[in-house]
Amino acid sequence: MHTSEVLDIFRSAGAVLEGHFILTSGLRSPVFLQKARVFMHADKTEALCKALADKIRAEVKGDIDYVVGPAIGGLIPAYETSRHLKVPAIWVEREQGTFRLRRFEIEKGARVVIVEDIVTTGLSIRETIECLRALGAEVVAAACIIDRSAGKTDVGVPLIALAEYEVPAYPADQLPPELAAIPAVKPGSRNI
Ligand SMILES: O=P(O)(O)OC[C@H]1O[C@H](OP(=O)(O)OP(=O)(O)O)[C@H](O)[C@@H]1O
Ligand SMILES: O=C(O)c1cc(=O)[nH]c(=O)[nH]1
Ligand SMILES: [Mg+2]
Repeated sequence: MHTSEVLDIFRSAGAVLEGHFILTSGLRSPVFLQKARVFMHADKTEALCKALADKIRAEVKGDIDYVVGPAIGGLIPAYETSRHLKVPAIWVEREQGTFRLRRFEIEKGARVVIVEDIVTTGLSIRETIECLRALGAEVVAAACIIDRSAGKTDVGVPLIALAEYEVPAYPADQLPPELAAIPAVKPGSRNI
């Protein structure tokens, strides 16, 4: 699936928002990809995740034991991608701010692929990797629907992105005047 098709799906769902957004990394952006508006549609989600599963299968050598989604955004794409890969999907969720595998056990040496919705700085994937490695799992790759860094982010394992779409993001003290003029909102769940 080409980047233009992925973006068409996001646009058709009204998921490409414009305004002033506080991202999970603390960076500010005039664009927010509200993935929940895509994931509310099973047909759109299936099309995206089937294509992502095909890409993962082509790029990951060897078995995959689990797909792991970082909650909340990664829950639905990890589940749907796992359905096409025919492996179980589990998730990490934040406990006092830190990702934990609260509801599952994982065998030492289990080979996992992390499936995220959106990547901006890669911070959430790096935190997920830290959690899984501490439990003895082997993170063989990470994957996402859209990489907003367009390949610039290094998460320490191969990152398989269905689409790369570079979107500007600024430190809070370096806002362009047109962004500073708009009140900021924070759509994501970190720190809620
Ligand atoms: O690459 P990063 O800089 O980490 O940004 C991307 C992350 O931000 C969003 O999660 P967020 O913490 O906003 O919460 P959500 O999963 O509930 O949307 C998104 O789901 C990714 O997990
Ligand atoms: O960086 C983020 O927090 C982020 C950006 C984006 O476009 N969509 C999203 O859900 N999170
Ligand atoms: Mg998230």
